[in-house]
Amino acid sequence: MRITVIGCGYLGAVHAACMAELGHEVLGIDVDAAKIELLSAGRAPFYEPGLPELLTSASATGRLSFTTDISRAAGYDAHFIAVGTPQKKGEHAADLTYVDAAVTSLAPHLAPGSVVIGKSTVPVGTARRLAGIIAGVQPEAALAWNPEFLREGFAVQDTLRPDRLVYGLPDGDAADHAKTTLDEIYTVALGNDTPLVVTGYETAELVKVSANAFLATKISFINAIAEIADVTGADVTKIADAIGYDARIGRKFLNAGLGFGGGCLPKDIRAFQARAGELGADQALTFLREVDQINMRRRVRAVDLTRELLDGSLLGKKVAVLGLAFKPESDDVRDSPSLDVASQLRAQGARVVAFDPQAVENARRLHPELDFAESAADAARDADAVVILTEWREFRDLDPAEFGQIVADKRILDGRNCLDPDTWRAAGWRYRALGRP
Ligand SMILES: NC(=O)c1ccc[n+]([C@@H]2O[C@H](COP(=O)([O-])OP(=O)(O)OC[C@H]3O[C@@H](n4cnc5c(N)ncnc54)[C@H](O)[C@@H]3O)[C@@H](O)[C@H]2O)c1
Ligand SMILES: O=c1ccn([C@@H]2O[C@H](COP(=O)(O)OP(=O)(O)O[C@H]3O[C@H](CO)[C@@H](O)[C@H](O)[C@H]3O)[C@@H](O)[C@H]2O)c(=O)[nH]1
Repeated sequence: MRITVIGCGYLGAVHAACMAELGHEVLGIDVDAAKIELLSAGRAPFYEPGLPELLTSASATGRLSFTTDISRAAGYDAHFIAVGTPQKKGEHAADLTYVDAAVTSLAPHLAPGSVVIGKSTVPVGTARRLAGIIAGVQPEAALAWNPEFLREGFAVQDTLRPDRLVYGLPDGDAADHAKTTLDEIYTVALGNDTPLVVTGYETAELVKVSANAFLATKISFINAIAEIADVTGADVTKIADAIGYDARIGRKFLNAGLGFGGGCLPKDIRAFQARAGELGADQALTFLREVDQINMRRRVRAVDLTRELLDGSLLGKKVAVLGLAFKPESDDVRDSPSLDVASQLRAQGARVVAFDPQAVENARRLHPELDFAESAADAARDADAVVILTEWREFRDLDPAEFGQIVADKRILDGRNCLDPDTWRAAGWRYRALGRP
């Protein structure tokens, strides 16, 4: 199948490379010339494990190319829309400018019988509206909505081995053609054992935002319990383990700490509430406001705990921040709780020196006022306190005895409950965590 992927960011670049890996002929299209230049040279414009290898192998087969020229989409069979849908400035709603621009610029180049496949996360009702735009220009092209569930850091494996596929199909005769096209893209290559949910546009759009709302709620649930653990001397990690053994609950996504961030969960739960409001159903999702507030309180708590750890004052204290990305195995700092805490610590008078294995450049662009180090040891040299904000493996593996030689004072805040408190305390560290005694 000949496929274009419009929007080559964290989602689209991986999708394009994986589709080429599955044997399709793929053209990636983006308005960002610098990104396209890198991708054309077989280089990943961001950190994603496995992507560089795929780009190299796909480029060698000649099945994967990139362009900024949307007119080159003419003649392709299927077009994935993978552009951004960020939060609107000063509002909770999603900004659909990029999706609208992508579809509008693509429409004149659509061949009869081609299928446009939405992947971006959009408010319910968007697909039906976009189908109208396409029908007005090329009535013989169809639109399907095929939401994406990949996680950054595991994006390649999640794309090549998805938990499930969701096809949101158009009404009427176009549905069969759209389904056949999606089947040719996925099931022929992936096999038939991937669970498939075939449905209409609205259900498909809602599957995506419901999944993210559920994940965000699960994290905020355990973080709310962490607040209670903090005032009772209980240990939230043991609570999570114990309730997680119940198969109906499950241990995944019960890691209490600094809370969720990134380019998806925060903006998606906000956009979902905004859309519910527009639909006159705002009461249905008021709990998501609470989920958001619990989440944002974690950042304040982390700053407060660091201050406590430093005997009540951050002023002039050197704080080594370990971790800036919103999660490990990513360089993404969009709505990163870690970067937010780092900048709040500095704003409150601490001398922050931060390190992250992959996210320093992105963090520097957003917060040039912070000082950055070349390694964890560099950041920690003569520090009055160390705060771990993103649980990269290299931080989890730190040797407390060795690390204790570098710092001025052995005080550590484990913002992700990723260290063994007993080992660190035994090595003479004053250890604090969120939701742990
Ligand atoms: N990042 C993820 O893990 C992930 C997972 C599932 C779904 N999503 C959803 O996928 C969408 C994209 O997210 P992302 O993280 O890849 O964003 P991103 O910002 O990394 O990438 C978006 C890309 O679209 C490009 N773009 C903007 N307007 C364009 C246009 N008119 N034509 C061509 N390209 C255009 C941008 O230059 C950018 O490279 C969002 O809706 C997001 O919610 C993301
Ligand atoms: O127990 C947990 C699990 C995660 N997090 C945090 O939650 C955020 C999101 O993590 P994760 O979901 O792994 O990352 P994303 O790559 O943002 O993926 C989410 O958002 C994507 C974009 O919509 C979806 O495709 C994925 O299915 C969905 O998991 C990160 O800040 C994590 O640190 C926790 O605090 N505790």
